[in-house]
Amino acid sequence: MMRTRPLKVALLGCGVVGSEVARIMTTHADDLAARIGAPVELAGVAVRRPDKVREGIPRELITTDATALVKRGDIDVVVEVIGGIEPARSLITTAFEHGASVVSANKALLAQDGTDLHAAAEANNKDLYYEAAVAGAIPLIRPLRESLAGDKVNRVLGIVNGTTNFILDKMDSTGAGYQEALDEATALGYAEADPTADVEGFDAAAKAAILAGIAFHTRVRLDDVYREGMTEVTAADFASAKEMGCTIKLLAICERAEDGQSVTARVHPAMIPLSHPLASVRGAYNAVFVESDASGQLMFYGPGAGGAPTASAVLGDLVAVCRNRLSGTTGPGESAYAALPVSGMGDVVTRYHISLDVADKPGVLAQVATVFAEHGVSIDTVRQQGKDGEASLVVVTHRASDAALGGTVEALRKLDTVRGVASIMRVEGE
Ligand SMILES: NC(=O)c1ccc[n+]([C@@H]2O[C@H](COP(=O)([O-])OP(=O)(O)OC[C@H]3O[C@@H](n4cnc5c(N)ncnc54)[C@H](O)[C@@H]3O)[C@@H](O)[C@H]2O)c1
Ligand SMILES: N[C@@H](CCO)C(=O)O
Ligand code: NA
Repeated sequence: MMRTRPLKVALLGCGVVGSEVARIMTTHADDLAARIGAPVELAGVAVRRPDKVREGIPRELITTDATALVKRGDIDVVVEVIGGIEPARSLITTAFEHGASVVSANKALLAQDGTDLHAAAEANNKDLYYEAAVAGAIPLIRPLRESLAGDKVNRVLGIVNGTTNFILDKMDSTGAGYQEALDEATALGYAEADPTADVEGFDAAAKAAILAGIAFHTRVRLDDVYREGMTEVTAADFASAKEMGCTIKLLAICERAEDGQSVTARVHPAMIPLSHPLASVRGAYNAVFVESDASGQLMFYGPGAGGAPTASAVLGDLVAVCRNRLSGTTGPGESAYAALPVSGMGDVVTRYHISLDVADKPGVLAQVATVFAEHGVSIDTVRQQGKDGEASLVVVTHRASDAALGGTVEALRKLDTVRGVASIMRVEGE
């Protein structure tokens, strides 16, 4: 039966995502009411620039005082789409204290303070939902938290940043320059307010921390995630990748160690074979593989960024939280009972593509091969191209630990015949 008293929603932030949330709440009002069992009403919209014309949002709902809005006491759900740490964190905590549940898209905040925010939600018997925080529209948080709650997840691997996938795709397929591609991603609403978060891998690392935490029932914070961005990826790297039948993607990889006693989480560019499904993820699309004991391999694919796709995930959470409110319950909170240690990058085992500039003279290849052997790193293939007494040597290794590879590269740099290490890239997905 439909309740006539509406559930009241406060929207914090009306930018790329917030404006789409407001639009869908208005245009789909009847369907939302029918699905929830009560109407949902936009009761206030906190913005920074009150004079901006915002189509479809009555002027009287606009305020610049977000704190007063979340303290009103009659708000059922606060939707936080401001981004950043403060004031978002204080506003969310205040919302719980004043009786509201919260839906957020803020991965930076959740990766840093998720545990405290979950504790605040629980202390006040409220919900904290954030499907939009990871991989935009793609349902990923809820499948991991609910659908796979009976399975044991061993690995989560994928592309979780739309902006960088858009840039890498453009660089690879059209030869576009880095800045030109970034400007386009920003104009399309994919990039963070400060796109450094995207291109330096912080955004993907925050998502990796959230995914690893949920997948492994362990607290994983942003600082636990190894991170390399994609700003150093060059046209030459794409050419090398092509020669190997690969392309380059910025990947997030969360893994349980083989003995099951620890986990790792990392973000870095990597070569992947063109035959791998992740190679054909184009534009701002995201795709994530989840490998579990009983389910085997699952793939989640879809738009990972942009106003409307992200708003879809926010609205899904809004409906779930409103239903919980009507039935006087809350959804699942943080699950960190496994408390596994999070290991550093040195323990990660993978393959490597190393490009060296060396002197083109007798014995150099043997010298280089000896260094690899001394560090226990087994070579899969070597390719050499010589020119005017100099040569470029490309070595692809079998699986080795990051620590062993690091030692190898350090020793290679000390060889007189090695002029420089042009690039080191991990090879994944084989
Ligand atoms: N854009 C995307 O594709 C996308 C996808 C997933 C998640 N997100 C997340 O959603 C959130 C919002 O992203 P966005 O792309 O809409 O950013 P945005 O910069 O377009 O919008 C944020 C809005 O919040 C406003 N704001 C800032 N401080 C405020 C304050 N104190 N009170 C009221 N308003 C304030 C800003 O003026 C801005 O209009 C971020 O956490 C982001 O990481 C974005
Ligand atoms: N800036 C983010 C938004 C989606 O989380 C991205 O490009 O993926
Ligand atoms: Na999502």
